Amino acid sequence: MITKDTGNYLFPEGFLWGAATAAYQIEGSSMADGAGASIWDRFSHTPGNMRDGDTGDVACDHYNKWREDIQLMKRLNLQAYRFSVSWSRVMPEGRGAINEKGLAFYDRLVDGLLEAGIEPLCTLYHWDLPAALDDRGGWLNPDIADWFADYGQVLFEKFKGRVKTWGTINEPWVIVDGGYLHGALAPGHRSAFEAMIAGHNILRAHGAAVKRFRQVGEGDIGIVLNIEPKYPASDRPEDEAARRRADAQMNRWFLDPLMGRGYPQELEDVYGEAYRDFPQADFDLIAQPTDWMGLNWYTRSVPENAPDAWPVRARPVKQVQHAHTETGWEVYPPALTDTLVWLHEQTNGLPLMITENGSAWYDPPHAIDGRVHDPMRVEYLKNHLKAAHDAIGKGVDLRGYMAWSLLDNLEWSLGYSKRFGITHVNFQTQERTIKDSGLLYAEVIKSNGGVL
Ligand SMILES: N#[N+]C[C@@H]1[C@@H](O)[C@H](O)[C@@H](O)[C@@H]2O[C@H]12
Repeated sequence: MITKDTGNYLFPEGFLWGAATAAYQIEGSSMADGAGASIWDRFSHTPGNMRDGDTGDVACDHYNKWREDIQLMKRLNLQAYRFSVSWSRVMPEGRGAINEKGLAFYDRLVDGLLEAGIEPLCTLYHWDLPAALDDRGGWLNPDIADWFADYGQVLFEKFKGRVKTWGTINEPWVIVDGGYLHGALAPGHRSAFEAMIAGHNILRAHGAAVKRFRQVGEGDIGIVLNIEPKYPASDRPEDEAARRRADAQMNRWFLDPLMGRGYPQELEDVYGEAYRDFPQADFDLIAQPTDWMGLNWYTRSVPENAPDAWPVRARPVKQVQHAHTETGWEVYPPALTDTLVWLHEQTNGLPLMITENGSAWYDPPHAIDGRVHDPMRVEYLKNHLKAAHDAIGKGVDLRGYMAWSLLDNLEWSLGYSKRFGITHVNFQTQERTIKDSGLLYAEVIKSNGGVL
């Protein structure tokens, strides 16, 4: 792909360019070498939960192909790679005994990345809770804060001096909204009462891990939040009230306590009798100072008042004037700029990293030239990188961008039906093919944005 270096979108010196994945979505072999089951092994093997009956049993076979995938990262000019560790691969019961073979997989991966000149960014938890802990209540059991800190300590100590940037938990809101409120994700519960408790324990676990990191770890630690900015469907007061509820339930439910502000007041309006308050000591633990914050960003939404839409009483209005991805998400890059400026203000200027941004499109079969032409993903990538650059111009301390995703992978309960990768994966042969979007991204990295 020939692109001209315009220089109009040069990013700051040292801006970190990478790509992201998650253990259950790419590794496969989830029960190999002494690993314990996770809630996603159970959920994906429960009939009716997964599109086309897909599971993560093989996925991208990254557990066996990790060397090849590091070579792929080098061809993409990646400077960093954001991956997650499978808790039950390292601690089969989630607590107590360590599975040395499971830990050794990540040890080889980290060393391979460092040898390739690629910085490893490690996420402790990306949704795959050990099934043995779920049997003890999982995120509903307050003891999980200590279990999580103990697990974190194993990794902090093992990778001290090699992994310098740590993320505790990926997208608390999705874990709770999908896994405990609406049941679309593991462990598949549907209870507002449980959602409040699970969300609170996730935040407590984050705080406990940060405290433990300060005792035994080295480097920087933060959390990764999904933020979807809400724009009211009209200037009617009821639509603004709906926007506030939707913003509180998705964007501020976790951000506000992390920043020491407690739960947003609208949460009690959303959850009613299921809303719970908690001891101040919990909120002190949750608001442990962190070094950075990850932003997973895909789209915005435009809610209107909808009294029948439980529990938020708000429903997005489709913005038909803009393109939508295969996951039904509006393409609206200016909202990324708005979000980055808002998050910069909300976190009092904490260093930010876009830890995920990408799009799912139908990818045509390989062209006669062997290439995978994905023009929509190319456009999405270009325009969202420009939006991120605009935010830096507005004073946001944005440190890096991790494309979601390095590989086409298991899109959770949507199975393999949605392809987010800048690299195509043939799930029958496991052949990787860098898409046009990946070729562009390699040039963006090489020119530090100059080709945009
Ligand atoms: N859906 N979608 C794509 C992507 C998902 O694959 C990631 O695992 C999550 O962190 C986040 O939801 C975003």
